[in-house]
Amino acid sequence: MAAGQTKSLAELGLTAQGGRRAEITGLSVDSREVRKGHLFAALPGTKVHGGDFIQYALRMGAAAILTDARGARLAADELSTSDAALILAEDPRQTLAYAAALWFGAQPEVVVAVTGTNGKTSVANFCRQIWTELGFAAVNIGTTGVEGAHEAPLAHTTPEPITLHRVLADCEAAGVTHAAMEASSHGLEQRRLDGVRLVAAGFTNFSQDHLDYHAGFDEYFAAKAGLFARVLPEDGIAVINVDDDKGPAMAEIACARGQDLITVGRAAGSDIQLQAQRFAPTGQDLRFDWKGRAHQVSLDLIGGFQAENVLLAAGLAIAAGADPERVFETLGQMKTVRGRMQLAATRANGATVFVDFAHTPDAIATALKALRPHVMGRLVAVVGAGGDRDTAKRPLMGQAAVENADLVIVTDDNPRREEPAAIRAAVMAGVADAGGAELAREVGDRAEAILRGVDMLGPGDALLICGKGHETGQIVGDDVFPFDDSEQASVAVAALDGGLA
Ligand SMILES: CC(=O)N[C@H]1[C@@H](OP(=O)(O)OP(=O)(O)OC[C@H]2O[C@@H](n3ccc(=O)[nH]c3=O)[C@H](O)[C@@H]2O)O[C@H](CO)[C@@H](O)[C@@H]1O[C@H](C)C(=O)N[C@@H](C)C(=O)N[C@H](CCC(=O)O)C(=O)O
Ligand SMILES: Nc1ncnc2c1ncn2[C@@H]1O[C@H](COP(=O)(O)OP(=O)(O)OP(=O)(O)O)[C@@H](O)[C@H]1O
Ligand SMILES: N[C@H](CCC[C@H](N)C(=O)O)C(=O)O
Ligand SMILES: [Mg+2]
Repeated sequence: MAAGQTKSLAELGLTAQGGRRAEITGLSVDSREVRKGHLFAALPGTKVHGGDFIQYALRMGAAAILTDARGARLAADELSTSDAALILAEDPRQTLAYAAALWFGAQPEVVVAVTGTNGKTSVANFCRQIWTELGFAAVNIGTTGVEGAHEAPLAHTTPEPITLHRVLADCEAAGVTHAAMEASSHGLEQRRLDGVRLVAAGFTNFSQDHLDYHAGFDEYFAAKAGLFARVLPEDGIAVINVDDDKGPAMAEIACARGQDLITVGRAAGSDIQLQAQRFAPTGQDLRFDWKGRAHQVSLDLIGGFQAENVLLAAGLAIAAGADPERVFETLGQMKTVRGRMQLAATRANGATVFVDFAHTPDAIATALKALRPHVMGRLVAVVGAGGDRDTAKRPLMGQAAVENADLVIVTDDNPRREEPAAIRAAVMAGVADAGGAELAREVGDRAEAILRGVDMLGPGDALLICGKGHETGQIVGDDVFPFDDSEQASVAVAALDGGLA
């Protein structure tokens, strides 16, 4: 949509009360962003109802208001005396999503989405890598922004519809034909991607998360299931990890909609069936069947779960029309997602150093457990907890580290406005509670902690630096100092081994 253009309500698929017409100059969900001629979507929120801001939006020149019955009641007086068109919808977030799709118009020819508690960013990224290897102009859209044939930063994993459709239209204008996007549970619940034309959708797994937002487990599951129950059309293809406890339930929801299914997993009868996995120091070999035919691939990726992610991405690429055999040929080329079980450096003696974004007790345990089968010798962990964040997780992070690593170095990770020593003490307390005091030491300076960790590594050992992943700064007070775990790992190896990083 070029600047200065307008669209009628009918062109946006909207019908106003009393058949009122309006020429729309732009869309906004925040009254503070309303300009003359805008359609203001006054949405029910978690803190307030957007209806409270209709009066302000009208003063700013809004030509139309989209809201629900409650929003209209909140501004009944202002609306009755205004010339603006009023569009009433039962689900104004969904109506906004459809209108945003029509406002921006263009989307890449092939769009797939992936949901699940873990692995969304990884699967979307692998999907983009597969398409790129096959010669398509492709992007992934999510937590790490827009990456690939078109690049742009994003503030949210699944942006609200106006941003999302602007991004999809920009991608299309840049020649992108294939896009793989993350569908967060917030995004699904808030109908952010309801206007996206999906050809396929994937499900990774389901575990506890975001219960601060969703009312409970069932509601959290229902939000994720919305991808198949509502967003993916009936002629779309559902790609489901059936090894997860919730996989079969998700597959049933997809079948009930009449969607075709590609199942992925170790379970007998899966379309892509993982038969065997062998772990090496910096990767793994997989044997899997596609419709009963055996295939083998060597992945440069760490962690058993990465096999699930890669095979799910392969399933999505196949669902979106790629030739299965050509898709499988690309899998050996997959590069790790930045900061997620990323091989950062290798010592002269063969010992390896990995960087992972694990910054919760659960994530630290998962990451260390995933690394263990790749390591013949000792597993060393560098961990630290962030300042001005959940204090309850600190001892649990120390505990998770000492229970799953052989040696632990407790250091600083973005102390922000807190006293770094107090944060480290809380992590150390968890280490001691787990009975691992003699296995851990405290080194406040993160660069020194990494250097000491690398120095401990003998042949066959590995170090996992947890917490910062792709981050590029250490936040101390209000300052951000340049700091990159992966870079520091290389510096440490070079310092100790004489330039071999
Ligand atoms: C918790 C949550 O998801 N909130 C989203 C929600 O806002 P809300 O319901 O809290 O809004 P509210 O403050 O109650 O206000 C209600 C309405 O009044 C409007 N308003 C408010 C004030 C004002 O002066 N004028 C005005 O018009 C607001 O724009 C909103 O539309 O609706 C807004 C408009 O659609 C979203 O922008 C907002 O996302 C916020 C920015 C957010 O941070 N969301 C995060 C939690 C999120 O979505 N994260 C997921 C990933 C999670 C993960 O996997 O880790 C993501 O996809 O990024
Ligand atoms: N299939 C999986 N099963 C279990 N854990 C996984 C899986 N894939 C990734 N993880 C773990 O979850 C972490 C986050 O992975 P990723 O960024 O791909 O997930 P995400 O769903 O996009 O997460 P977020 O909601 O935080 O954006 C990884 O660092 C890894 O430790
Ligand atoms: N999105 C998370 C990331 C935390 C990463 C870790 N490095 C920390 O600072 O605690 C947060 O800001 O809480
Ligand atoms: Mg993500």
